[in-house]
Amino acid sequence: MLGAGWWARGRGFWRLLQPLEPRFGAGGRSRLPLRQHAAQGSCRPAEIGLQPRRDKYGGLSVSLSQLRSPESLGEATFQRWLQDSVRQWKAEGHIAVWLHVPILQSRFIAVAAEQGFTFHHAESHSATLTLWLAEGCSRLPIYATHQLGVAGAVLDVHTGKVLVVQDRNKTTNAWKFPGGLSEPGEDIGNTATREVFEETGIKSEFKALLSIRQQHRHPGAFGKSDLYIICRLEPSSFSISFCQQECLRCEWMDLTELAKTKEATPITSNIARLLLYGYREGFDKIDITMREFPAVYTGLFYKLYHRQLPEDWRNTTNLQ
Ligand SMILES: NC(=O)C1=CN([C@@H]2O[C@H](COP(=O)(O)OP(=O)(O)OC[C@H]3O[C@@H](n4cnc5c(N)ncnc54)[C@H](O)[C@@H]3O)[C@@H](O)[C@H]2O)C=CC1
Ligand SMILES: [Mg+2]
Repeated sequence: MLGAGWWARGRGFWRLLQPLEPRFGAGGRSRLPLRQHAAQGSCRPAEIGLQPRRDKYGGLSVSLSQLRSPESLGEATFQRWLQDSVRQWKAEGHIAVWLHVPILQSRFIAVAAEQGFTFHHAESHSATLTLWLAEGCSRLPIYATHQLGVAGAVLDVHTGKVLVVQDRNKTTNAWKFPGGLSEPGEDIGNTATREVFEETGIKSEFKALLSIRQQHRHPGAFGKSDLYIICRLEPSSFSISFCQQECLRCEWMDLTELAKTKEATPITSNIARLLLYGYREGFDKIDITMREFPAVYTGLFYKLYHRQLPEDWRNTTNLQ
């Protein structure tokens, strides 16, 4: 159960998400932002209908999606507003500005860039720019650094055969486990079973993680880092109907043969040997299992992956 301290912190956090009032409200006389008496020596920004929000780190967030009729706001007016506002925010001690720009208002990006803003990230319909206002180098966190790929090693324990594919759009044809890129908000095990089904038509159940590969400067990840996770899956259907667009071949291959063949990608050979060891000696020797727990964020859950603890782990660690 969460204590009172958490509640107080939670309320504080909620407060920070509200539009700025006292700080931007001329000592309480006005509820409108950007009407605060300007710091000495700086002129007051004109009102253009944007409500900056303060975050818990002392930064400000401004979203141009708040503009009621963006088409009637000229670049020159926006330029003056931004310049005056930045001067005021700096004088007030704010550490940074986050500027969210819908794609259709992209003409304001160049205006912001002229004042020192740089891209932080972009999604399909908006870009986020930042400007560091405090002393020294920016301490703002950078955006995503990795892409996540997940493959499924689907092993039929009754026959000792494992499901393998050859990708269609590759220069060399090598056997690999079916898999692909994780979708936003998707659990690792779900990516594995979804990709296996999409590429091969085989239904399967997630059992455990087997390995994680981290590869920097990955050409397939636009030069970013790539995390490639291979899961152990158990099949619940056996008749292959593979995706002709993505795969050239697909078959159930003897696991021992996959571990030996030179016609597999190096990581596939490595994992085939690991899987063969687990098949013979017990999967508990190789599995990284998953447990689900409630997160500190209300209503959310997270998945924790770790080696399985023995039944008597509480006794051996004196944690009753
Ligand atoms: N050594 C191995 O066994 C291999 C491991 N991987 C890993 O698998 C993960 C990605 O799996 P994939 O099967 O590649 O993903 P995926 O199954 O999600 O397929 C990606 C699709 O996007 C298409 N595609 C990629 N770049 C494209 C472009 N520039 N223009 C048009 N279409 C494009 C591909 O043809 C493919 O159909 C990564 O983590 C990667 O590191 C990928 C290939 C081999
Ligand atoms: Mg794939």
